[in-house]
Amino acid sequence: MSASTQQQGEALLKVSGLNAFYGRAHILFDVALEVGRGEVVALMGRNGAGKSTTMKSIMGLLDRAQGKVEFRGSDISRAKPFQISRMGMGFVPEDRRVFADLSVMENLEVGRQPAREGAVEWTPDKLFKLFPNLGEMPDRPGGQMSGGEQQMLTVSRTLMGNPYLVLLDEPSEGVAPVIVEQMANMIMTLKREGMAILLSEQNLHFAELVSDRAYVLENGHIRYQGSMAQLAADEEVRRNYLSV
Ligand SMILES: Nc1ncnc2c1ncn2[C@@H]1O[C@H](COP(=O)(O)OP(=O)(O)OP(=O)(O)O)[C@@H](O)[C@H]1O
Repeated sequence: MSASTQQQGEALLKVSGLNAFYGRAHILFDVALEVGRGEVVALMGRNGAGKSTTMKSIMGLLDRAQGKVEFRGSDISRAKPFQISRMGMGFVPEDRRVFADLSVMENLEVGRQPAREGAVEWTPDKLFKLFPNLGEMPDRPGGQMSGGEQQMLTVSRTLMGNPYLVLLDEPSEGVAPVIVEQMANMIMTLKREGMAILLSEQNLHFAELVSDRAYVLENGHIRYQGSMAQLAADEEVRRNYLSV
């Protein structure tokens, strides 16, 4: 357990011995990771390293996964995705699917869940302060928005569920630099509000800006874990397992 997690008591999310498979292909090998309350943790690694598979396994979306996933002290290894979502874990997948025929407001309503004790409570107004672009187009159908705007809407819809923890799969990928900047600001704001985030990321600079700690995956194995500052200074790990 890291020092920062110890300070904050029991981990919010604790994954151990996670193995995952697509058909007969063994993709994750004994992955173990933790996210403490209020922590932003980066899950890093090159394309195909297993970042998305780790997130999908945590969310109960993989047909074949073994290992233990604990969330807020409960074993959720066998829970269904909708149950995990209702326990207060939000997931923003890489493909950022918005409901194309629904307006921004309607998309947000789809994500609404009751307020949770100890979790930040989100409203459309509060989200529009975080993402002013969305506030300018409440009636715009999701299908008529740019990729970056859709990304913001997907994150916002997930926050409408008032989660304790959000899994964010590559929020900076394939969006314009101005959106990347807004994503970084958004993550820092969420952190200030006390939310915990597990962030999948290939971009070291982005991860460095927003994360406390990092895990680096290669071919489904955790090859590094430590503080973000240590990772940024570790040229060997960066050269071997990241593209920088
Ligand atoms: N639905 C699938 N069926 C079979 N193999 C898959 C499937 N999805 C992913 N894989 C394989 O699993 C491995 C891990 O993929 P994963 O998407 O988790 O990586 P990643 O680190 O998230 O990469 P990326 O940044 O490209 O999304 C890769 O070898 C990939 O080809």
